[in-house]
Amino acid sequence: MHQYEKDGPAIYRQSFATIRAEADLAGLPADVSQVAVRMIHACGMVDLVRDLAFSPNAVADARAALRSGAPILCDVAMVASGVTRKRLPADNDVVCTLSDPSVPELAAKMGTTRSAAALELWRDRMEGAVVAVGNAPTALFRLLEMIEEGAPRPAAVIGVPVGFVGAMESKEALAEHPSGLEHLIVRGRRGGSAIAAAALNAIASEEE
Ligand SMILES: C/C1=C2N=C(/C=C3N=C(/C(C)=C4\N[C@@](C)([C@@H]5N=C1[C@](C)(CCC(=O)O)[C@H]5CC(=O)O)[C@@](C)(CC(=O)O)[C@@H]4CCC(=O)O)[C@@](C)(CC(=O)O)[C@@H]\3CCC(=O)O)C(C)(C)[C@@H]/2CCC(=O)O
Repeated sequence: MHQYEKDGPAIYRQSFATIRAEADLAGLPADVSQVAVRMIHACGMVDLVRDLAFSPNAVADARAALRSGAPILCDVAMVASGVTRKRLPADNDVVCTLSDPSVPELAAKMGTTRSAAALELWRDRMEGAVVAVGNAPTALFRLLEMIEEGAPRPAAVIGVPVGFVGAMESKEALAEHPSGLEHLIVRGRRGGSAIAAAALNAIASEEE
């Protein structure tokens, strides 16, 4: 017989205690620290803290937006699926437009990826929304281009696309964007849909 923990809440308690013991959270504001713990929980890398970067009101503004009923706009279905609906404070809509039938043709017309083209279908929901990009660097770049073109401004952007082509650059572009969008990023190659969903889940509810 294998000996292993089978009590879900006990597994969570032990995980969060391990993260708090091993991750260097000391330099983070309390609200960001609570979100960082969940992001680390999603990927198992306590040194993720080193690469976290955020604007001062990112977590507070995202939380306030969710409480006032703002939608959550996700780049891919994996991010949208990871959002725990029962944590959402206002039964918020979780939107991913990537599988809309119009997107492949739109992408071909625009000469870009489907992930980026799918943002065209966000336009009427962008004002005050919480954006979560966990996979596609091109979606994050396109979001910044849309803001530059005058699209409505989201309340905050969780920008954690993962990978080797454009991931690091798109996150740096968000952090340095002249529009001053509230943001939370993981610098470099690391990121991913699970980390994006975990950050959202932490923002949605202050409980661990
Ligand atoms: C270049 C792309 C990358 N995808 C990565 C990692 C993962 N993607 C998965 C899956 C299932 C999906 N990825 C797509 C978004 C697809 N991935 C791309 C694109 C070609 C371009 C995006 C970009 O560069 O910005 C993109 C297709 C597009 O035209 O936009 C996906 C739509 C492909 C598809 O199934 O049709 C799909 C999204 C599914 C969803 O809606 O949830 C993986 C699970 C890969 C796998 O199947 O093994 C994985 C998930 C990672 C995660 O945590 O989200 C990278 C590494 C991000 C890579 C971009 C950067 C690079 O360096 O290559």
